[in-house]
Amino acid sequence: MDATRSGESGSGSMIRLEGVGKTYPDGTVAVHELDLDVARGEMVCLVGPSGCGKSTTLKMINRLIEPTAGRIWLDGQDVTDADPVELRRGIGYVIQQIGLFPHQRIEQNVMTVPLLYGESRSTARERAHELLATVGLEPEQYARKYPHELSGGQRQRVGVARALAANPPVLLMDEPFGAVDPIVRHRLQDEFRRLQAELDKTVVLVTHDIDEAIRMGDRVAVFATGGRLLQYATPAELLAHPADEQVADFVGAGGLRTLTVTRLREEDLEPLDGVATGDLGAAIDLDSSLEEALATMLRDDRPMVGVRRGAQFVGVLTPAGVHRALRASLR
Ligand SMILES: Nc1ncnc2c1ncn2[C@@H]1O[C@H](COP(=O)(O)OP(=O)(O)OP(=O)(O)O)[C@@H](O)[C@H]1O
Repeated sequence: MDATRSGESGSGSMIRLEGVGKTYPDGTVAVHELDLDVARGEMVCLVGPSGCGKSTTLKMINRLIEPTAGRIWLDGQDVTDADPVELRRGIGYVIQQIGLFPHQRIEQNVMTVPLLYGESRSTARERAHELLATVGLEPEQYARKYPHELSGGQRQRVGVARALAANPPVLLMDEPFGAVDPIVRHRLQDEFRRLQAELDKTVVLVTHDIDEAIRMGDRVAVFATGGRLLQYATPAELLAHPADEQVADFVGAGGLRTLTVTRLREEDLEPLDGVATGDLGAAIDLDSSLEEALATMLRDDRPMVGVRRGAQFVGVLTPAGVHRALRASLR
């Protein structure tokens, strides 16, 4: 690798796009002069209306599509210098139509990648079972099944397991939870978020669903038609300070979504003294979101909720506390 070039790419970035553009031969500008950096271990969501160039951007990172302008760096290396096949081995790729081989058992589908790497069948099988367990599919129950015997959500999990099989540092995901119903989708989002933190992957995820982007992303890139980047910020910044009207319209600024990104703070709580324990339902953790806090109050049909840090109660959250936390978050 050329040292000067890697120096230019910025040491904290795992992925960096500089002035990247894609104009298709028919003249369609899918992506326009895009600058974007993704830090190591970060999860970035690309979001925007249909046709705004999200998938094109993703596919330029693993060179399924060649950019017509600009440069893309992956871990300090200019990807246009890389052999595309080698490059893709270091990048997991999950798509909505996961394309499992229908006539192969689930374990075989996941084993394909380790086998490609020359692992023995027994090691590859062991690894496949490990990965299935990681994504919440009990190997004893699922490994020997065929794709058509699984639900849509379970097939998506297999897709994630397969993308993780080569243990790539980077995962690209294109509408990975798009094909499943809203409840399963929600659960997969939460589980994947946890998994990502645990496995320390750098993830770029494409979605047209702003709620998904806000729930999942450390940072969110909002695109407009014509592949223009409108704003690149944390979910909280995006909601509190949308860059312009277009972003505000798209994210529904200041609205209920703020509940998802606002974490409880100790100063929002009331002391526990004087509260009848009968008034409290299940307690929640101090790092819960306001959304979780309100959901617990509604579920338990109580006007307040106890909050704990570890095993220790630290106070009580009331609607006034929710209001305070929201105001602080939107400031
Ligand atoms: N091979 C191609 N030739 C010409 N135009 C193309 C080609 N592929 C995509 N486009 C156009 O480029 C633009 C961006 O497409 P892209 O698939 O990146 O959008 P997207 O934001 O991922 O959309 P969606 O959410 O609908 O998947 C669109 O206008 C699309 O019609």
